[in-house]
Amino acid sequence: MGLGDADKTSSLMSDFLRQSGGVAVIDGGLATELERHGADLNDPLWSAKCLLTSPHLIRSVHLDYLEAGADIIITASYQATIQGFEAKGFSRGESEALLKRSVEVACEARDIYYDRCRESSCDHSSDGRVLKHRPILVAASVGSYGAYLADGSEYSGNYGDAMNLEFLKDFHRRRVQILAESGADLIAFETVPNKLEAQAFAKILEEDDIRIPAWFSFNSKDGVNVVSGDSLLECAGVAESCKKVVAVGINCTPPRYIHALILSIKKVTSKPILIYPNSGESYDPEQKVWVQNTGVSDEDFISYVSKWCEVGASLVGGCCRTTPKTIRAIYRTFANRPAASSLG
Ligand code: MET
Ligand SMILES: [Zn+2]
Repeated sequence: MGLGDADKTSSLMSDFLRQSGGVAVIDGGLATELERHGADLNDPLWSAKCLLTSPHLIRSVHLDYLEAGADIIITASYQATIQGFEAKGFSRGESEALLKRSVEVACEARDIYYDRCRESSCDHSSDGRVLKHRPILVAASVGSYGAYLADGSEYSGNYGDAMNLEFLKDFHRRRVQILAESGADLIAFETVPNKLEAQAFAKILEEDDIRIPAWFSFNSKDGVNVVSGDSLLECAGVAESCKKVVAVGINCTPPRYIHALILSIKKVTSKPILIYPNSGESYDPEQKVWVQNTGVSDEDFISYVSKWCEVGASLVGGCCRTTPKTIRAIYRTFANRPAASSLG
């Protein structure tokens, strides 16, 4: 007695949000957390390098985020591309298996987490871990073409004048198809830097019979437009007109810009709005390091969260340089909300 695929796809996020009490917690930075645990990600594959060297570490970081209260975990496929794996000498088949592995590792973490919830007698352990049985989504990350280039263009959105829609569609198509058939609940198109790439993602979703829904998440460095300078209203408009897109928002952007960006997105969409800012530190693409003095503390980050929800965000988490500590604090903010606590 199931709904058709299309119905299930379009209602996935609204059903999930209803079950989660109207708001849900997204996880925090994956790559930066892997690095904090000693992984060396100075590689064109970035966090996806751990799929080769240390999948157990990825699984354990996913678990840390679930135990911090995340309702959605995002896979380690942000910078995992078939082209990137092939450049390392892997065959096409091996590259596709590695992509699938990113989703499997996240699903394994969710299974282990559910076992821990079952074994636990209460929702919160004495050491503060959240062990509350609840719906958890696995979002398969797809980073931009600029993330594959690993030259900082995911923060400039500038792919040069010769770039076109067909190129981007061809670049991403197979990867999206593989991730969509890997057991993930949705695709997270993250850190989308320009309108052309948003259009390419929307076309792939529509033309290629992708059977799971997606979210589109843009990044901004001025609180007005997306990083390329393209209009956020137009970019969010592309997401709005694609039926398979079930949420739209902003990630990897300093917290101070988020309020205004939510207000803009709200003008063009009725879909749920998601927000997972970075810590506010800026990234130096040449040195490949984060410049610390520009960031905000976890306390400051959290002080924004209720305001973001008041103006329309319903999914909140963290991106680069945020940690399970940040996510635990977001979880607590939500737990204190009357609306969330009164739902069974
Ligand atoms: N999901 C990715 C991560 O946390 C997003 C990176 S944004 C540059 O590693
Ligand atoms: Zn980020």
